[in-house]
This record gives sequence, structure tokens and C-alpha cells, in this order.
Amino acid sequence: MKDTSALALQRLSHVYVGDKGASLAVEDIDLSVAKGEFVSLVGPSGCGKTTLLSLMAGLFPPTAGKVLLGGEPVKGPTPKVGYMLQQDYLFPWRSIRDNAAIGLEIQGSKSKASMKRVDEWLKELGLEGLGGRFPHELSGGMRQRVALARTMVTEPEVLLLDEPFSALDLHIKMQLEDVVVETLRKLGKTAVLVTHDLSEAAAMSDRVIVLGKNPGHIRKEIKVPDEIKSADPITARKLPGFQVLFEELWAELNAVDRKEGGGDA
Ligand SMILES: Nc1ncnc2c1ncn2[C@@H]1O[C@H](COP(=O)(O)OP(=O)(O)OP(=O)(O)O)[C@@H](O)[C@H]1O
Repeated sequence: MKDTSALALQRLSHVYVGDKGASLAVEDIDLSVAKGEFVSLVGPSGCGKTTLLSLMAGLFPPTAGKVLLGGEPVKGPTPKVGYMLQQDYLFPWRSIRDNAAIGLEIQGSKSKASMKRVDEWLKELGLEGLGGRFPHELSGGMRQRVALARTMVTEPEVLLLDEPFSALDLHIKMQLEDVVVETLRKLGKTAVLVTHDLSEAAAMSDRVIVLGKNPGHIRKEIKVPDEIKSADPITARKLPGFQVLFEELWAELNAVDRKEGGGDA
């Protein structure tokens, strides 16, 4: 039967081979993400979160198992998947508008119509009138908005978010979490977030996957209650059930640490 999820990992394992021999990073991971769903991956350092995102993005093939995107095997990087990272990687010599258009250039789809889309995204993300400025003239939060515009302009189906807010001040980070959730919900996009911040995972997600390590594996899946996941992340944190959810995640991560000598969450 054809897999109908937006993104699926099936019996996925990955072994890194280097000078010091082979090491099993993740083993036997099964995960299905539905279209429009927001899933977070949390777990101790070294449990394989970035490895999983890289495999989802098709940056390298898994040692065993499959990654499916819309039911089709991922064979390499594809424009259907967008990536947002902790660093914004804006080019300092390019204007904000030209930075936001870089994905289009790489795809060879830069045109008058697609540049109109760039302008619309800059406006949508609160950057109207700043297209002619340069990255050094913008704050960290605004630069991450440009990075989000650059990603959204290429119209990916799935967004992979690798700690994109971790370098930002708390209130900027919370504002941006809201912007990302609102944008993805409006367009029905699918997202997978890697974060060390349990509050962020709880406030943004429909589902949180807690990973264990040695090798990386799925330890527990925690569904976010409806009242929390239907609120925006800032409001979600104020709801009575939020603390309960946070405590559940906290207890689970501490259990990983006790069992596996975890490292930072
Ligand atoms: N290129 C590589 N070569 C060899 N081993 C690697 C490589 N990349 C990652 N690993 C190992 O694979 C395991 C998973 O690493 P990964 O970076 O995916 O974990 P992580 O959960 O993202 O960690 P962190 O939270 O610290 O970013 C670790 O044991 C790591 O040392």
C-alpha cells in the first residue's frame, strides 16, 4: 500500500564510517509525519537529531531503511524540502531582496513573477521596505525572518528546522516561533523541528518525539493536547495544561539522562 504521509522514515538506520571505524548513529527509526503536521525531535546531545534531519533532506543516503516524501523515496536534495538552520547564512554583499531570492536562483526559477513572490514574502514576514538593505543593517531576529522568506519563496512542501531560534534573545525567539507556526498553518505545510528547548517544542508542535541514544532511537512519542496545539505558541505557554505537558517532557528527558548518561537536553 502506498504511504500517504507527507514524510515517512521506515526502519531507518545510519552508520557513520570514519578514521576511527564505524559508529551506529541511529537505529531502526519509524516515523510518519502527516501533511500539515508539526513534529519536534528532542533528546540528549548525540542522539541523532541532526542525522535524522540530514537524511530527511536527502543530504546523504541512509545505511538501511527508507525516507519517503509524499510516498516517493528521497534520492537526494529536492526543492520539495526546505531547510532553516541556527545560522541564517545570508550573504553580506547581497541585499535582503537578493538574499531572499537565492533559492530561486539556485533552482533556476528566478523570474519577474517569482521576484514578486519574494516581495510578498518580505512583506508577509514584516520586512516590507527593507529589501534594499544589507544583512549587517538588520537584527538577528530580522535576519532569521529573511532566512524564512528565502525558504518559503521556493514553496517547499516540508520544512526542516534545525534549532533556527536558538541564537536569538528570548522575546525575539518567541515572536519568531509565532510567525513560523502561523505561516506554516496558513499554508498547511509540514514541519520537523529539532530543538533543545522543551518549551519551544511543546508550544509549537502537534507531536513531540523524544529520542534516546547509543544508538539513537525513538523512546517516546508525546501528543500535544488539542487546546495547546490550536493556540499560537505565546498563548499556548499560558494555558493550564502547558505546565503538565512540559513536566511530562522534562521527566522523559531526565529518564533518558539517567538511563543513558545523556548530556544536555
Ligand atoms: N560526520 C560524522 N561522522 C562520524 N560520526 C558522526 C558524524 N556526525 C554525527 N556523528 C555521530 O552520530 C551521532 C549522532 O550525531 P548527531 O549530530 O546527529 O546528534 P544530535 O542529536 O544532533 O546532537 P546535538 O544535539 O549535539 O546536535 C553522534 O554520536 C555523533 O558523534
